[in-house]
Amino acid sequence: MRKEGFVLKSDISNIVMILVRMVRKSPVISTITIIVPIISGLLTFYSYAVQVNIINGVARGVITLLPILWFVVIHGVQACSLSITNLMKNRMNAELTLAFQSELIDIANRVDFEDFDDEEFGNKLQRAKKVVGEDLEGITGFLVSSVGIISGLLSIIWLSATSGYLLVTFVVTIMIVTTLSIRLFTEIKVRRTGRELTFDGRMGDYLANTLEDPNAIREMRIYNSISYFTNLWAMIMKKQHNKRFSARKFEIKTGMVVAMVQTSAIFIVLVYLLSRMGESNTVTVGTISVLFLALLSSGGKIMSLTWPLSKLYISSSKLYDLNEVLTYKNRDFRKNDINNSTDSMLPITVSNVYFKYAKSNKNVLSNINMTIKPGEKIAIVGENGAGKSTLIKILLGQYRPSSGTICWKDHLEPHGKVSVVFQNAVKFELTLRENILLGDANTPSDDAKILRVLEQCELIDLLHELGGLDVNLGQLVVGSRQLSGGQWQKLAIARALYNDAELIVFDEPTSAIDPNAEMEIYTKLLEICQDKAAIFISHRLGWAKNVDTIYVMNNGGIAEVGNHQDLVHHKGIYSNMYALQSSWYK
Ligand SMILES: Nc1ncnc2c1ncn2[C@@H]1O[C@H](COP(=O)(O)OP(=O)(O)OP(=O)(O)O)[C@@H](O)[C@H]1O
Repeated sequence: MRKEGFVLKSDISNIVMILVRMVRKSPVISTITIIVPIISGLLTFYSYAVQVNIINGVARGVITLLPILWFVVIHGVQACSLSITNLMKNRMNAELTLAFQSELIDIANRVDFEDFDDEEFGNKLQRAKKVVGEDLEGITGFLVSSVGIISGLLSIIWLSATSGYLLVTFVVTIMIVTTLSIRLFTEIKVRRTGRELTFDGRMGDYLANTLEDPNAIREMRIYNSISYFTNLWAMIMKKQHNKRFSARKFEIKTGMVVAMVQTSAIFIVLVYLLSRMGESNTVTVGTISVLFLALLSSGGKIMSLTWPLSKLYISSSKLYDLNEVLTYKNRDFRKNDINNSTDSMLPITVSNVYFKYAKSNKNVLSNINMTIKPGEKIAIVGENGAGKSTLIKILLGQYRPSSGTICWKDHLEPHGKVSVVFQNAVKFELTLRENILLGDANTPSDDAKILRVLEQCELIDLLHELGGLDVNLGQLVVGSRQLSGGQWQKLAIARALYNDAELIVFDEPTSAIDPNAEMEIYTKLLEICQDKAAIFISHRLGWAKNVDTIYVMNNGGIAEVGNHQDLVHHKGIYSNMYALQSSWYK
């Protein structure tokens, strides 16, 4: 985890790394977007040079058109380059956002599941997505403005160098660098007390959001706790306001120092050049007056540079997460050919498997031995936390055993066609058709098959009610139709059945379905899965009578194996659980 506080070097390296990535992703547009403002800024020098020429001419009483023409042309070019930069910046932002977002999606899809269990990775991914979605545009904007203004300031140093005196160049350079550094330092200090970076800031945002959340308001009204929250929020806001106020006071004080440095430097340069006037061709009325005006305008330029630079610097801490997540791309991810190949995966043989989650210090699975044969119907039962879902993840190759082996037929890598109905069915806010098709998204839509699985899952009435397969489900789009928890779950089962898998896993697939329909669905599922292997996980045992093999899990191990009859006679954990559940219905 990155320490709070700011390490200038690493913050700058974050910006540089992102800059390199930007140029790699969109080489032409990024280069144009950055080079054009630099050239435009440096053209300011030529604008100064022609102004010197014009003023010297006026002083001599000679007015020539050419320098005036040049002056107009340079201004025209600078105005055009501003428009080009804006256009290119928009294009670059659109391209970069798409490219970075696609890269993040790709990484999230390829990382090993162990990474998902790592809270730090999850948080980093969230923050990286937020940077790309919300902050990247601002960051590129700050970058482009900064390079433009910096090259404008370089033009002033360049102009001072034309006076031919090293001292003048030196004083001007020092003035620009010191005033910029002081202003930047102050601006960063003020921003650091800002909302986005402090605990109080985040807490204030959280409390303000909670006070607007209808669910939270509902609960707070019941407990009469709104004033507790409002007071807490007001206290934090006041504390933040005070902090910001004292930072602003500091800013005003340093502002005065900056003004003194600036004025002294301009005074020194002016007096020095006036004392040298006429000594050489380079120190003329034109040079002195243009340099004087340029130095006066440098204050404004520095002020306008501190804003994007300080924003860029503060944002660079956000770029850290993006850079970190993007490095995952170069990792060697584990191979998993589940639903990528049609080779048979059965039997699956599990031998002496132990498993421990990265963040836990004890084995969640211990000494697991089992075989899943083609066509076999298996039930895995056991109390909460016994390890049932973890065992399924291991069987699907989502996690690798800490020790022991799993063979998918004769391969050590997972492969073959599998369907899974997870405990919490995913609610895809797409059409009814797409919700089914996603079970086998890489083959063309087969309406007859869709209707068959809808029928098998008792969703035909819903189809008739909706009036077609192309109605959107959920509540995202106007005209879409929300489903009940049980209907979503049935849809997840229909999706699983749409895939012609040789193994179907049902992990508590009916928790939201009413008991009458549940029994019917289980009976139907056993019927539908006749020619497939199926693994059922459920806390309810009534239906387990009909499977071939029941595995009873306890504390991560397999405590009992057998069919219903065997286990009831065995008078162990299963028989107790069964007796207990049967007693509910007596
Ligand atoms: N990602 C994880 N990281 C660390 N521990 C985990 C993780 N997921 C689950 N566990 C722990 O592993 C153990 C087994 O969890 P698992 O989800 O496999 O149990 P289960 O038998 O499916 O439970 P339930 O019936 O409640 O769904 C539990 O103690 C759980 O807290």
